[in-house]
Amino acid sequence: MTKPICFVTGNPNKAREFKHIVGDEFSSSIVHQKFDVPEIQGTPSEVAIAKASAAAAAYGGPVFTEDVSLCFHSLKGLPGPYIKDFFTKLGHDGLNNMLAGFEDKGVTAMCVFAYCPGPSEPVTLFIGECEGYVVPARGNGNFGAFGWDPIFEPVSEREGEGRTFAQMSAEDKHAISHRGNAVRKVVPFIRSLLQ
Ligand SMILES: O=c1[nH]c(=O)c2ncn([C@@H]3O[C@H](COP(=O)(O)OP(=O)(O)OP(=O)(O)O)[C@@H](O)[C@H]3O)c2[nH]1
Ligand SMILES: [Mg+2]
Repeated sequence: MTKPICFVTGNPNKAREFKHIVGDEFSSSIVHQKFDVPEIQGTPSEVAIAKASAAAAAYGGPVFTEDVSLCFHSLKGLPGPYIKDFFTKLGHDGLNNMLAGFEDKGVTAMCVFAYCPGPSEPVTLFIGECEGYVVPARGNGNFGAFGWDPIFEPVSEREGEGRTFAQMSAEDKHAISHRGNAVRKVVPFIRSLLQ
């Protein structure tokens, strides 16, 4: 019997937000599992393809993986896919300080869902983005915010309330976020796989 589709991630916040955006539609057809798969250096797409391939090999069946990049415009897209290490070591203040010498605080949050049907199979990507600015941390994550949410102010908020992701309700974040935009692309594809 073929294995069920597995969303491979070690980050419970990703799985939680996915479920919040999609609802219960796939709760009985997608399983979640954590595998420690290597994350290579490269562009966000190259990193995503390598991670999904490694995850499919480890699981021995169809997988989704999700990779998030935070691309600082003044730094030619860095830290990009390496944001996890930068955030872990530097924190909110350190990420702000990286841009201290630059006027342009613009940043693109990118979410890449990668689907790999099995070991040695080709990978399909679904990419969602959200434009914003790096700002001093605001918001305490009442709504389940995590990571760099407190220092990401979406461009659309500049003319509005000026909230960071961490100051928005989950619904408001997901309506415009990198993850929301990627999930909305991947959902019809998952439906077609399950037919
Ligand atoms: O404020 C945030 N709002 C978000 O919406 C968001 N999504 C991811 N992240 C963080 O960005 C890095 C990506 O690294 P990443 O893609 O390799 O994820 P990960 O290693 O945590 O999980 P996974 O690779 O096992 O799936 C990690 O530090 C994540 O915590 C976010 N931070
Ligand atoms: Mg990771």
